[in-house]
Amino acid sequence: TGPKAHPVAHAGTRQLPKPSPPLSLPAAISYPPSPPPRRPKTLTSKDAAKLTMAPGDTGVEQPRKAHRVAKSGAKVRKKKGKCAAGDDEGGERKNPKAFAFRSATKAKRLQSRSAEIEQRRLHVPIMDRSIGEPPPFVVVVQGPPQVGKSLLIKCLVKHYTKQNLSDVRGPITVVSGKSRRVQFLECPSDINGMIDAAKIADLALLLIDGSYGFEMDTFEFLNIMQVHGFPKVMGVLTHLDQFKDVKKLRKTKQRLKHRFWAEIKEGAKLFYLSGLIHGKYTKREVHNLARFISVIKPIPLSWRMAHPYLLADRFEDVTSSESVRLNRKCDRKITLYGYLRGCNMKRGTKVHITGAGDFSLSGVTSLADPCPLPSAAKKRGLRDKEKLFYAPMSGLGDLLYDKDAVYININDHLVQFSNTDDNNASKKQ
Ligand SMILES: Nc1nc2c(ncn2[C@@H]2O[C@H](COP(=O)(O)OP(=O)(O)OP(=O)(O)O)[C@@H](O)[C@H]2O)c(=O)[nH]1
Repeated sequence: TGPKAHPVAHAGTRQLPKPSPPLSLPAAISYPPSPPPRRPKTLTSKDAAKLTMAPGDTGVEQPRKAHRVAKSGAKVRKKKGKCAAGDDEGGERKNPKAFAFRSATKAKRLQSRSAEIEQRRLHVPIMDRSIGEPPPFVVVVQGPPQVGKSLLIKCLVKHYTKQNLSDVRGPITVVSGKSRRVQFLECPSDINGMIDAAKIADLALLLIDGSYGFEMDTFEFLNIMQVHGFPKVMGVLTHLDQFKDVKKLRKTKQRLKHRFWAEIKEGAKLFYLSGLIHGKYTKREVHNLARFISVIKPIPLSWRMAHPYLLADRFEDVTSSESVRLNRKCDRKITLYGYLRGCNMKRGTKVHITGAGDFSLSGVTSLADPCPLPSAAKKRGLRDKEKLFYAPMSGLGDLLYDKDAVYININDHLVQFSNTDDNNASKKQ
């Protein structure tokens, strides 16, 4: 108790009378060992007060010391630490062990992520020159032949629009959210097609046959994208149902994931499509992929921001039939329809049509949006009626906008046809 006792207590302590010395006894008589002499009891402040106040006390009254606030020591340090934690984090995180990293990989990933966020914050903000609604987000689906590109697009379109797509041709625009439209494009398997697709992709879905592994097509496409400005990339593993051994499947998934990370970056997103149900990918897996596509933020690529470009939804040959009749190889006049991206385009500018060459633009006209975003009214989610889509080359979509006309596609079962005379006559017979 001595060293820890309060200083006040010491002020009034009185030494108890010393114990009398033990008697010396003959060596033959053995007694149990006497207990060690008791240390004088330290008195408390209360006792001290009583003692000093006792009448007839002859001892000299000692002046009491003032209370000294401790400025160092373990208790003070502990108190200081508590105060600091309470001020900084609102009293939370008192247990540092509970918030420490347990996995080195996780810690590394977290660190690289925070460094990435910091870098993005430090970038000079890019001026958004677009007016009105932004054009659809281009998702290029790339992969070797027969990997499941068309099937994946069909499943995603079905997820977003509840429409069955019979054939995947040209870009397919769907409204995926209140302020987001997505344009799916199947990347051709030839090198020229890949170069064209890499130029416009905002997101590339790289399909990989899990039962076979990576093919040259994927590496070629990655290299092309490196040159044209790297967009967002996600991997999708298909044909995983061909593994009968679960252990082998798990190992293959791990191996392909690490290979994919080595090519793109650590932690790059890789989806697994585990198999087909009634000839389609499972709803849950398609739903997960669609969620990611809907929320992903495009990377603004400086070259694209400064140059106008257009992905043609459809085209029309407007050359007069007479000139074609006279010369089948005459110069043709083509009208291209699509969303303009990048920056503004002027009449008379030279344009490059991939795979065809350079041409001069005879005119640019602004048309009504064939696949507008749903009304800006405050609603949660999209109603079924508003799930719009536009894919003129695949024969999907209700409206077709021409330069001078709008075509409305109405399903036959929604139309009441008037009876013609022939029909009436046949009914009477
Ligand atoms: N078992 C199995 N079959 C699949 C899977 N994915 C796609 N397929 C089948 O593979 C075949 C090819 O699918 P497509 O979607 O036409 O492939 P694609 O990549 O568009 O083919 P191309 O356009 O010719 O390059 C179809 O018969 C699909 O049913 C899968 O995960 N498992």
